[in-house]
Amino acid sequence: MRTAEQRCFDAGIDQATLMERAGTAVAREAMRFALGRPVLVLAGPGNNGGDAYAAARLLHSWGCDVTVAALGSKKSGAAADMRRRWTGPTVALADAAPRAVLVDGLFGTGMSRPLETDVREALHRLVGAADFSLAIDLPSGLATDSGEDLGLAPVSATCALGALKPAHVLMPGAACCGHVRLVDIDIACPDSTRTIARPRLTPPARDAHKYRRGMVAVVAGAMPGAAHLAARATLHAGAGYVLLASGDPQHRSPDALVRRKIADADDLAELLADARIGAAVIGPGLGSGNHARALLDAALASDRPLIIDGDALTLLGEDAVRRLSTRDARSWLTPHEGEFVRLFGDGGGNKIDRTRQAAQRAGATIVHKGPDTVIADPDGNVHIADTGTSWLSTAGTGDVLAGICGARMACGDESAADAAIWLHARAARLTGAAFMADDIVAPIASAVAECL
Ligand SMILES: NC(=O)C1=CN([C@@H]2O[C@H](COP(=O)(O)OP(=O)(O)OC[C@H]3O[C@@H](n4cnc5c(N)ncnc54)[C@H](O)[C@@H]3O)[C@@H](O)[C@H]2O)[C@@H](O)CC1
Ligand SMILES: Nc1ncnc2c1ncn2[C@@H]1O[C@H](COP(=O)(O)OP(=O)(O)O)[C@@H](O)[C@H]1O
Ligand SMILES: [K+]
Repeated sequence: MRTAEQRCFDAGIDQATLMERAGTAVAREAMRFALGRPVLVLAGPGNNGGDAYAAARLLHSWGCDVTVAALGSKKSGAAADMRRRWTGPTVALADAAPRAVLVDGLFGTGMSRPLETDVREALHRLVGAADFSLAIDLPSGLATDSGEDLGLAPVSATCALGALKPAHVLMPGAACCGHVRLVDIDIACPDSTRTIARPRLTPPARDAHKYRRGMVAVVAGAMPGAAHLAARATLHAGAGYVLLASGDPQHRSPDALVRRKIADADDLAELLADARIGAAVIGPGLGSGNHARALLDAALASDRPLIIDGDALTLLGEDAVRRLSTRDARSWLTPHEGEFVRLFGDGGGNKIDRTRQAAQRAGATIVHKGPDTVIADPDGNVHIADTGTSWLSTAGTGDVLAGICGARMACGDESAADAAIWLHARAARLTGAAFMADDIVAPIASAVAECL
C-alpha cells in the first residue's frame, strides 16, 4: 500500500485527493449505519485524522448530527487542510461524551508504538459506549504489519482503504476489526499476496476413468482413525481412486475405500512406485517410532507428490528444509502453528513473512493453518484464507484437510491448496456448529458442487 501510494504521488495525484476519496468512502459507510443517530468522529493527529475530518464534513453536509473529538493536530499538509475545512462542533478527545455511532480516525497505518494511557482509556470508553463503531483503515492501536495489539479497542466494522493490510487478516488483529469492508480509493495495489476466493473446479472429463481422475494413496500408522478420516475426505473431495495403505487393513466402511496391506517401508516404496498415484498423504496418525520414520523415509524417497501432515511434520522437525529441498517431486506441508515452529522456528516477521520464507527455503508449498491460514508457494506467492469457522477447532479436522488436499492435488487443480482450504471451510459452514470432524466429510461433496 505504501509503495502504491508513492506511485500515485509520483503520478501527480496529491494527498488531499486521496484523503477526500477515503473520507467519502468512510462517510458513505457511516451514513448507512447511522440511520439518523448522532455520530462522534475521533480525529487523530496524522492522515488517518485527515480522513476523519473529511468524513465528518461530508456526513454533516448530508444532514448527520456530527461532533468531532480531536487529538493533536498538524500545522501543515493535507490533514491540516481537512481539519481547517471542518467547521462543526469539536471537543478534546478526553472531554468527549459517547454517542451512538462512532467513527475511529485516531491512528491508521502510522501506528508505531503503544497508545498512551489517557488516549487508550478515552478510546475504550467511547468505543465501548457506542452502539456501532467504524474504524478508518484500521482500529486505532492495531499495528498494521504485525497485527499486534498496541492498545486497540475492537470495533464493529472497518473500512480498509485501498487494500487489505496484514493486520486485517492475521490474528489477533483480524478478530478486532469486526466486519472488514475493502473500499476502493482508486489506487492500484498489484501484489502477490491476496485472500482466497471460491475456486473454479472442473468436473471429470467426458472420457475420465477412475485411475486418471485423481488417484490418491493415504498412509496409515499408529492411530489408523486419523488416516481413515483423511481417506474418506479424499473420496468426497473428488478423487477417483483412494488407496488406504495400512499395516492392519481391517474392513471398515466406506466400502469404496481400497485397502492395501503394507508390512514395512519396502511395501510402501513398492506401492508408491505406481505412477498413476497423483498424490500421497502421509502423517495423520502416523506415529513417531522407527516404523513411522521408515515409512516417511520411503515416502520422501518416492517420486510421488506428497501431502505431509501431523506426525510426519514432527518427524521431519528441524531437518525439514534439508530433506524437502532435495526432493524432485512436489511437497505440500500442512502444519498448525506448533508444528510450524518445530519445523522453521518462530522468528522472521508476521505469519505471512514467516510462511513465505519457509516455503522458499523448503521448496515446498506450506499451508500454515489456523483462523488465519496462510498458504505460501516456493515462488513467493502467498494466499490467505479468512473463511474458516472457529468450530473447525476440533480434533481431526486437520486430517480431513490433508485428505482434501490429496484429492485436489491428484485432480490437477492449479491452486490445489487454496481449493482445499476453501472446500474445508465451506464444508464446515454447511455442517453448521458443534460438529465433529467426521461430520464435515460428506458435505465436502456439496462444497465441490458449488465450485463447478
Ligand atoms: N498516505 C496516503 O496517501 C493516504 C493515507 N491515508 C490515511 O493515512 C493513514 C496513515 O497516516 P499517517 O501516516 O499520517 O499515520 P496515522 O494517522 O496513522 O498516525 C499519525 C502519526 O501518529 C504517530 N503515532 C504513532 N503511534 C502513536 C502513538 N501511540 N501515540 C501517538 N502518536 C503516534 C505516528 O508517528 C504518525 O506519524 C492511513 O491509515 C489512512 O487512514 C488516506 O488518506 C489515503 C491516502
Ligand atoms: N479458530 C479457528 N478458526 C478457523 N479455523 C480453525 C480454527 N482452529 C482450527 N482451525 C482449522 O481446523 C484445522 C485443525 O487442524 P489441526 O490443528 O491439524 O487439527 P487435528 O490435528 O486435530 O486434525 C485446520 O484446518 C485449522 O486451520
Ligand atoms: K483508525
